[in-house]
Amino acid sequence: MSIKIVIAGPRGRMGSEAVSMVLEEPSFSLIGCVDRIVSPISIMEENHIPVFTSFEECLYTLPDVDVLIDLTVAESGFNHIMMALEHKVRCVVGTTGFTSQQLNDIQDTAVKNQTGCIVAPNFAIGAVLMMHFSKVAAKFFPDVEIIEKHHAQKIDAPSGTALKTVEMIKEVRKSRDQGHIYELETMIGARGATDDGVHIHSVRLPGHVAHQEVIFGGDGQTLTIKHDSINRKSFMEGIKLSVKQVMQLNDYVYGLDNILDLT
Ligand SMILES: NC(=O)C1=CN([C@@H]2O[C@H](COP(=O)(O)OP(=O)(O)OC[C@H]3O[C@@H](n4cnc5c(N)ncnc54)[C@H](OP(=O)(O)O)[C@@H]3O)[C@@H](O)[C@H]2O)C=CC1
Ligand SMILES: O=C(O)C1=N[C@H](C(=O)O)C[C@H](O)C1
Repeated sequence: MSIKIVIAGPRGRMGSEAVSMVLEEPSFSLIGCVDRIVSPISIMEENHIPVFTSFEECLYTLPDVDVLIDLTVAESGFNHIMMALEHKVRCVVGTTGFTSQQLNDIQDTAVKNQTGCIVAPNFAIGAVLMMHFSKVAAKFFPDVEIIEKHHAQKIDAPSGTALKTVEMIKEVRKSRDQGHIYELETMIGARGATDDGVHIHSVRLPGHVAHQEVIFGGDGQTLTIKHDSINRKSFMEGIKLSVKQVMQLNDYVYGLDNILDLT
């Protein structure tokens, strides 16, 4: 039996790629989409896929959804996910920009409803490895800064990937201030954002897709761990894997590192 999927955000850069991926995967069935507006999208029309402007209406019309894939923006994504989990619809979430409180609420709702939910700030396997290797390196190099670079249309900064990377680094590194103790920013923001002493620098420029460098500094040496997504196909294998895995889950997972065997 195929896995019945609804995609939220089908006109978007990620959503449109995900629509093609789901249509091509024999074990998946795209039964509907949720969009902010209904506009003629030929791939939807050709494949007779209904588009709803509210997830509530979608659930009412399609009561047998197995998995919601959300690729929208944090505000709408949060509402979709909470509603899906309350209706025991499993979720695969690529949307970023959630607050810590929103992520906690999603986790609590998934656990309360015993419904699988994978929130992955980055679905590219290479990016997952970049974060994993960074966690390993941070044990030996506690001084670290992150440069993340994205296309100019990205709304949230820092990226979800950068925040997840810091979270993983924090698991192995004690909080510390970096740089000179009397460091002075003569222009606000010169040293980027800081989480637990790790500085994050966000670049937004045309010509980029999604890129991150994690730079470690030690006595007389540096180590740079770098990942580049050069197109959005890079994220599709991770979404495919997550949809298959979430069908076996009854709780919450944050990050693909927790469903891949990285040993
Ligand atoms: N986890 C991962 O690996 C990746 C995650 N992302 C994240 O995925 C999200 C989408 O990225 P991207 O595709 O580049 O962004 P886009 O802006 O291209 O796509 C977002 C889409 O969501 C639509 N949308 C907005 N509000 C709603 C709503 N209420 N209901 C349904 N659809 C809505 C937008 O419509 P409109 O334009 O009309 O507002 C747009 O079509 C972002 O949060 C991004 O950070 C991106 C790449 C990889
Ligand atoms: O908006 C994007 O494009 C991306 N967003 C995710 C993030 O915020 O980390 C994943 C990837 O970096 C692309």
